[in-house]
Amino acid sequence: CDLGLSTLGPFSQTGVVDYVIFAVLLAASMAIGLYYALSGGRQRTTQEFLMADRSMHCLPVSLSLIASFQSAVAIIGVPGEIYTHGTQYWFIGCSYILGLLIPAHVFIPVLYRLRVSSAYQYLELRFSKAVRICGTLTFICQMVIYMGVCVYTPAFALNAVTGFELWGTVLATGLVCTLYTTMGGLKAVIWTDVFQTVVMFAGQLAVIMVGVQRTGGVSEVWRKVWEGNRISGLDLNPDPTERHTFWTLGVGGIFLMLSLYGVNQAQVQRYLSSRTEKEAVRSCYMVFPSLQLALALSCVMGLVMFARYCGEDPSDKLGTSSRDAMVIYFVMDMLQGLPGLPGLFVACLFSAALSTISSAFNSLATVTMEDLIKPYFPAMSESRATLLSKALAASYGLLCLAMAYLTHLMGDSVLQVALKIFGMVGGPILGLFSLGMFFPWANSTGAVAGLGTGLAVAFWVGIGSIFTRSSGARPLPPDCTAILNTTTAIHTALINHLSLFFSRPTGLKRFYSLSYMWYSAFNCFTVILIGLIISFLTGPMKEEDVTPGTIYPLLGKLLCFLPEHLKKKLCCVTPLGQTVSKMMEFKEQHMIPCHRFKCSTSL
Ligand SMILES: CC(C)(CO)[C@@H](O)C(=O)NCCC(=O)O
Ligand code: NA
Repeated sequence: CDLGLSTLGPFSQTGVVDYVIFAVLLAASMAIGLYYALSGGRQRTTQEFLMADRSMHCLPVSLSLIASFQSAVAIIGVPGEIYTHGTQYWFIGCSYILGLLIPAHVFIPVLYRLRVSSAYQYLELRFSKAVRICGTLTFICQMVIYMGVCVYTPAFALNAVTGFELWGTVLATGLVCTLYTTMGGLKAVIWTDVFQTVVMFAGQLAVIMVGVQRTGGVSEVWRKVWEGNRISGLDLNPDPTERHTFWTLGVGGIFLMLSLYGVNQAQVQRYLSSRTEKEAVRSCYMVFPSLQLALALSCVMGLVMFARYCGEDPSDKLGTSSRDAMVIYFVMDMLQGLPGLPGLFVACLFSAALSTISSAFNSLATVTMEDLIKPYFPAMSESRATLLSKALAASYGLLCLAMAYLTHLMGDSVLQVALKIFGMVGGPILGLFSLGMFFPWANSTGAVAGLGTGLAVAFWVGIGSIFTRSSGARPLPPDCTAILNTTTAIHTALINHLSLFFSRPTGLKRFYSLSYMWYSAFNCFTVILIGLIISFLTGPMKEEDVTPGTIYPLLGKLLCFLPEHLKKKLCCVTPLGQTVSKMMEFKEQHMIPCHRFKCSTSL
């Protein structure tokens, strides 16, 4: 195998074409932002700025749905994972089936029919204002931390290989994104997502095609990855501390998907911007093939990369041990001498990042406005509210630059960091919504206590795992030794010190070694369990006090084969006993179309 590592920084050697392609991406995104700033309702109402006038079709919505959580982290992280550990990760594709069917048929109907603008409004309808605020604050934390990883990843990787100025790139990404998000609102965010998703697929496809050709064709790539032991079979090991098995990926992954596609504001906002409920459900279905394609492209890229380097480790020659930087190196190595293609890949990386960050900005502006500001300033004028939403989108943009710096200080693989954040903070939010939708007895005190406990346990395990690292990366033979990241002496000393503390109790060590793919499920169940216990201790909610339409009759739907009278006895979550006046009040306030989930009739 010829590693061909002599020429670093191929991007700088290629012509202007590459820079032009990259500039076109940024310019086109800005143009879309400008277009929606000047057309339609000119972003003068929060309905348009945050909800796209609830007029979207399913195709743009579905492409935008994939774009939200498919960032440069996945484009760089997944090939790195496949290169080091083989194709086991690919089994996460199994979780997409239930991970999208459940949002489409459980979460979308409930949230769409309530006609909320923020997913957290649901929490107030179901529980109380306090729960809504706790939910909103948790979501804000999740997205702000995640955004840091998203902005940082492409900038870091490019810098490691091509010498692109790191903080300059971070700043440019953040600023461009802030500008078009602030100008064009959700319409611009959705349509730039569409355009950027296409660029993302094109860039990945180009790398794979050129890579396969330069490595000697499909059969040669296959031979090398097969001999290199990179094709993993179905691993049915039930051990929950095993990092990647069918159970952690295929089952644990479902909960990860639910927390992202079921209750995350970024996605809920897209469902709600659809013209009809049917259109929203359809867009959720359409995510499935595209998400499988995205997964396949990034996994195949990892395999081609393996075939290219034959399991040898070019990291010492490269001067960095980071798997993530190596993926960029591989791409630039493949594409050098082909004018335009390195530029296309850089555009692909930034498309992926921009589409995620813009969704995050817009959803953060929405929840801050709808959940934290509007309820307390009901008299605020529409123009002032819109101006404030724009200021919010812009200030979250600046905050995310600060978070990028925090990510800089962490040393895990970026994919694992991102999925851990989803599990540690998104898992408890999923638990909170599940508690509300499926358990009519849960009350507000239980919900707050459940969320608090869920977050505390999540961070306990999450932080504990950093310092034990026993479940961590064991690379497959031939050895592509994963070397710990470049950390400063102080950083290392701190870790050593803390790991002594964390590794003392052997029982706990096993607990800390829980596979990060189980985080979402585990944290979701903690919230439900504690929520139910506290609810029963403090007096469970009575059926007639629950707002109509906030409960999904899960048990009733699952037991649809039972005879009617038994079903009534078992499942009846019929918020129909609701006093008429209270329901009218809700309907007036929130324009709930008179759809109620009634056990005996709707099943
Ligand atoms: C979240 C899934 C599993 C599905 O969308 C995938 O896109 C992924 O692995 N994303 C990693 C996080 C990121 O790309 O930012
Ligand atoms: Na994206």
